[in-house]
Amino acid sequence: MTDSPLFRPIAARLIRRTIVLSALCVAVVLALQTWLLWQQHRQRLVEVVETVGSTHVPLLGVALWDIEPQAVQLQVRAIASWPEVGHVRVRAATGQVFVGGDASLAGAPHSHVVEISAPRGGPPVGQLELVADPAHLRSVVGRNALQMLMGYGVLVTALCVLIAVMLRRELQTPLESMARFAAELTPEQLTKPLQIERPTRQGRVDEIDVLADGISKLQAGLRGHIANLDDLVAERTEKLELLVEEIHRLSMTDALTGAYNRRTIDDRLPSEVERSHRYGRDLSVLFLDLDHFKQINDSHGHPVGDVVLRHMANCVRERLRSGVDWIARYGGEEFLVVLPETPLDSAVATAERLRERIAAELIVLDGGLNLSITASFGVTACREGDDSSTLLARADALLYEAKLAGRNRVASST
Ligand SMILES: Nc1nc2c(ncn2[C@@H]2O[C@H](COP(=O)(O)OP(=O)(O)OP(=O)(O)O)[C@@H](O)[C@H]2O)c(=O)[nH]1
Repeated sequence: MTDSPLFRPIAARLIRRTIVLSALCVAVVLALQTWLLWQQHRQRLVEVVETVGSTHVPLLGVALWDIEPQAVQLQVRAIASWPEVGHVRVRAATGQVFVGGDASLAGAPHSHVVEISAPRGGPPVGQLELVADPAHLRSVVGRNALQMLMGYGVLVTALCVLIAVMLRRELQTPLESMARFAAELTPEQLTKPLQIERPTRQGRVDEIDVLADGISKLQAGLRGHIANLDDLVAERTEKLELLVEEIHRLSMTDALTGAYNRRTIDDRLPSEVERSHRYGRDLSVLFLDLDHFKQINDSHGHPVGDVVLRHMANCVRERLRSGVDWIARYGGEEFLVVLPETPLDSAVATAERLRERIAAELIVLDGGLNLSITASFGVTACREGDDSSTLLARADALLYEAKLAGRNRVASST
């Protein structure tokens, strides 16, 4: 058994991808902007530190010239109080050193050094070394980056929500309806209309409308096709039933005379005998055989013999009770007539009537030739203990008797 593949709606996937891509874009833009901000503020920090240094240098010059360590220290503290300044060191020409700010930044590689001149242009009285505060830089850049992150975050979140709502409304809901409809559609439900919830679009169509329209047309086409198929099947079935009926009729009928054939005798006679025994009903049979038929064949040819056989079968059939009696060709020029509900005397009377009729009717052949024929009959009735073979054997023996007695006659016995 194979697991069915995991179902992942397209719209949900698009929404997820939009969110991931937006987050990536925000991260890249934010990183770039933070880097630019870092460069800008670092440059600005250096400038601020230089400005601060040069502002305090004249005052430091006076304090060092007057050898007033407290005033120097005061200036150092004032310089160190600037947020941009990390560390301050003043080295007096006398060798005295004054420090302020973060001592861990002392000796940093990018320090800014300014010579401190004596008041009124005397020789240098010391050196001022300033180091920018990297923590200040980090905090300023960090604050700005955080603000940008929040701004972008709000913007991107709002955009993602809007896109998600639109994708859900425009894509996910109609596609889900169509997918559910297609999955649940069975041949019996072909008339079920496809209903999709969609916002009104004032006469404009898109791929989903085209698809839905295609499905509706396909349904209509299939319905028409199935209806045609039903008609076609009904028509073919009718033809087939007629053909089967015809085949059945042919399988039961003798092709030359139209009488039933030997096979039908084997099929029907046992049940006629059985019915006669079970319900105590009369049943008679008569065997008839054309007299001197060989002579007709020999004198006029087989085709004429065939005409005579057909003539005789028709002559007998026309005089039987329709739907009750039946005639079958037993073989050659010998026929069996079955007379249900008929006692022997009535069967003998029927046989006599038939014999007279056959003998009386002239067969008109092509070329003006007229033929008269006679037939001999063996008639018997079904009696207790009979089956179809004993009944036929008795009728056949009686027919033989009729032939022996001179032909064109009826021999009978119970
Ligand atoms: N034309 C034609 N002849 C057939 C057919 N079936 C059998 N026959 C012929 O029927 C003839 C039967 O001859 P016989 O058995 O001697 O019988 P008969 O000449 O009628 O003589 P009796 O029955 O003794 O009066 C044969 O010549 C067969 O060839 C058939 O379908 N068509």
